[in-house]
Amino acid sequence: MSLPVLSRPAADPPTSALPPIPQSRHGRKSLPQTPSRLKTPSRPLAIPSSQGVSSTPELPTLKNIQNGRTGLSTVQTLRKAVSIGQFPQPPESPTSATFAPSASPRKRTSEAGHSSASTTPKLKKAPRHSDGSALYRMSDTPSLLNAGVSSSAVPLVDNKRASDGLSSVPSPPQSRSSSANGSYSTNATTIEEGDDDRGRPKDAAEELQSPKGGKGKEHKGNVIVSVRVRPDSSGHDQSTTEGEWMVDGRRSLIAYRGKEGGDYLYDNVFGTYDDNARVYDSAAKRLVRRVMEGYHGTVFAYGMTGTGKTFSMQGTTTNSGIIPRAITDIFSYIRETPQREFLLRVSYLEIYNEKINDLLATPANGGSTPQEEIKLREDSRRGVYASPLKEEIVQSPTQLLRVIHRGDIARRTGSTQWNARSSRSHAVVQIVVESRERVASGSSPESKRVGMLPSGVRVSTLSLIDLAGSERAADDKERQKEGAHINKSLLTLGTVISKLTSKDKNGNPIDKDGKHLPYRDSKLTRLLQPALSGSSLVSILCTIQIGASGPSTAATTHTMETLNTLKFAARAKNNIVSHAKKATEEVGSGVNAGLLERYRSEIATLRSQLEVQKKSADAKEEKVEEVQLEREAANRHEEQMLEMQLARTALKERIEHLNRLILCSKSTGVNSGMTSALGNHGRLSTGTMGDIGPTRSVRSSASHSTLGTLGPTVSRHPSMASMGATPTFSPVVDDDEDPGELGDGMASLQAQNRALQADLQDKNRYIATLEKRLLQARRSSHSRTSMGFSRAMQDDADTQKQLDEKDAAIADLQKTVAALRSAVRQRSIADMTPESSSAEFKPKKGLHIQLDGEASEPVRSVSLPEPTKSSPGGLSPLTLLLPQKNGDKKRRSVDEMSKMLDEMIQDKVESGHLVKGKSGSVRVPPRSTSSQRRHSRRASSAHTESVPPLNNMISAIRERDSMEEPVSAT
Ligand SMILES: Nc1ncnc2c1ncn2[C@@H]1O[C@H](COP(=O)(O)OP(=O)(O)OP(=O)(O)O)[C@@H](O)[C@H]1O
Repeated sequence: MSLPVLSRPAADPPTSALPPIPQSRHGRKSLPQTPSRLKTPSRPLAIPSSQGVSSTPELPTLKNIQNGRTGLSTVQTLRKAVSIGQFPQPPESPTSATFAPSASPRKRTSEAGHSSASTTPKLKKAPRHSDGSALYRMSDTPSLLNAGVSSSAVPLVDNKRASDGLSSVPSPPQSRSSSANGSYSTNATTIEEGDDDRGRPKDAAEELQSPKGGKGKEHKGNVIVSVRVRPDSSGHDQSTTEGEWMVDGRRSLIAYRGKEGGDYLYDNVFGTYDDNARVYDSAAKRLVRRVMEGYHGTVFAYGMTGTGKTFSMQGTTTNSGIIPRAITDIFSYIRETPQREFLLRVSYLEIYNEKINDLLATPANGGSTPQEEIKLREDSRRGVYASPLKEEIVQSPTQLLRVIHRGDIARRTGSTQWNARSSRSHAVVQIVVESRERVASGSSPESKRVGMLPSGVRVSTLSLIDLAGSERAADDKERQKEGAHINKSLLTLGTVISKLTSKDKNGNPIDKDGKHLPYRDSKLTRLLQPALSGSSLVSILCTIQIGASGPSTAATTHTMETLNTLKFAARAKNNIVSHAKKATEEVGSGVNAGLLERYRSEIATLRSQLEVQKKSADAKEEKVEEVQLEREAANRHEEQMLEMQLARTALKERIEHLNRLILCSKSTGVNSGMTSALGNHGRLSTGTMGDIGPTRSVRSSASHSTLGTLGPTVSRHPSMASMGATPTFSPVVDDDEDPGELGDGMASLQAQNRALQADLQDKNRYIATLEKRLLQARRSSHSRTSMGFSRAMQDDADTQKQLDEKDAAIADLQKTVAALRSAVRQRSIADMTPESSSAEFKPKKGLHIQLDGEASEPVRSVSLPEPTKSSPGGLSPLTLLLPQKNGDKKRRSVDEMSKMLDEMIQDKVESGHLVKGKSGSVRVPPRSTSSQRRHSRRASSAHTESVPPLNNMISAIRERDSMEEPVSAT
């Protein structure tokens, strides 16, 4: 089947130049039979604004043409009228007709039996605009794609059209008949002869006016067919060239004045001056918007090789094509639609030699990892789709462009005779748009959750297809093979489109034999099936190049190809009926649900899991925290305990040490010895202790609080111990101390010991407290570093103060210990030289024992009573501290001494000479007045009578010792 051969005047030789188009419609009848060249304006002419917005600047204006600038002949007009009749018949649609049937060139042609002459008069009857032009309307129904605006309203002046906005280019020399029969064998758009016999194709305009065509107003606007004319490679401005071609962008008209020529009306015709922006705005922008609203949309570029399909779809860096502009608009729409949420995924495949390749699955490094075979499947909801196909979710225009660019790189291209970078495959970019209404979300978490609650998910698909170009047989074998596949698939596409008009009783498209359409004959048609069968909005951009150069045969072939493309476009416009509907919103997360829903439900599941995990994590954390706190507290407690323990141990050791020292003076041995002595001699009985003479000042290391005020100090000469010399006891009585205090009521050493112990305990506690505070202060100062330096400094100062106090207290204790130790040593020395010691010991007001190395230190003194006559030997208790020759004896003596001292201190306390502190410490009562002192002295002297003087005690001990051990010195 091929397109009918145009009836041409016999006088018009196929190879001759076309006759000029007549100036007026009236002149058609008298068309000169001699070929003439179309006159075109030498440059683009301004189009009056009243002529419509879609005017192309470079195109000549009606006015200019009316003024006779183009000088179209009636022959040209006739050609146009005849050629319109060559178009495929559209489905009859009463609703789409706005054009008077009588004015239809097709009808004229039909009525005239394809007689060009007979059609001419009828053209006169065409309704006209105020300017006298006839109006062909592609569709006056509201178009989804064109937002209610008629897809194309082209004023058509039968006798003026050729001169209105005429763009004419010369026909290739020796242009021959463009009969389909004469078409190139692999011409994809060639249709079989006979089509026209059964239902001669109508031209696009006529189809739209047909009472039966178009299948209803609401559908015709869903298919947009545009033709783009690419400038010739020389950059020659074809619009200014005279020739057989006329391109009228404003009227969306292309007219060919050559053989089988005619006028071709489309929704858009883009001239050589139209850039990609204009192409996109007119051909795809609205479709893209509709896709975002929930319709399926398909845009594809069809045309001969090298005519600018890829240029239109992809564009260049400076002149972005349909794909990048669509991407920009998709994201603009998302931005402008805050009430919905979207999910975009993109896939990119090519059909190369009838095999589907996933362009996104191709490794970036160009490696040839074998791909799983991709098959086309069909689903009632998804339609026909390729599987398995990699889909990438994209979130930004840049990301989407990058993905597509990756696919572009992977796409097969090759150099051919016609295109240095020819696409060797059909490339299909599919952008799946999932969207869902968002419930207005408030600020509360609850309302936010509600905001995420799903309404239905709508899934729509935008397919952007750059077909491979139809081409003649290439020299290269591989190119030949590719070309054969390309042409075959394009032929199938043309065939399917040409057969779309026939339907069975159920409304399913069938071919002339009642068979279903051969979608399965090629992968391309199978993939395009949903779009072609009407479930999608369709925009077809056909690219042509009308200025062919080269040898005449090539030019002729080129013209034929161009005509075939124009016919394909016309058939597509006429035959494709889209009844695209907005995709329904699917609720639920079943197989049919889009990724958005699946992701949403997954998110919800994960979120609930997260919440559960968070709760358990919180609980765990709390537990851990609790445990940690407990552990910390335990640790702290342990630390404190340990510190306290250590401090206690240290202090206990000190106490013990002190006790030991003190016990030396009241050791069992000493005491027992003394007891025996006292028992033997009866001189150291309690009654006789009062004989201990006047108060001695004993330098002691007792604490300040307990003994600090004790008057007389006992000191030992520093060099004494080292020299081994007999210690010189030089009783020193403090000037401000009453010498008779101890003599009056001396506390027993035991009491003093107890007081000392109590005092030590006090200090122990005090030190523990201080250490504790210090620890706390350190901890808090560490944790409060951020709370202010000054406060920390203050705390530190307090702590420091406390530490200083503690240190002082410790120092006191140390001194006490040292003093006692010295006393012990002193006793040892005294024991070594008892005679001298006793001889030198001259009790005065007080006894001062100079301790080795401690002479210069401030000392505390203990007032001891003066030895009295009643005390045998006049020994002071210190004498008792002197070491014995025999160890046991010494110990005994010390014990006894200690015991005696305790008793003495106790007595002192009882008599009021020493005061017991709350904590058990002993100290000298506050200084009394002289009268009080006198009174006190009297009282104490009275008391001393009942207390055995220390001297007596010591003498008794010594006597005992001498009795027990005669060798020892008395
Ligand atoms: N409208 C135009 N304006 C300027 N240059 C164009 C235009 N159309 C196409 N070209 C140029 O023509 C050449 C071929 O175009 P393109 O590759 O797009 O053709 P094609 O139809 O995709 O060919 P094929 O089918 O072989 O892939 C490119 O160099 C391109 O830049």
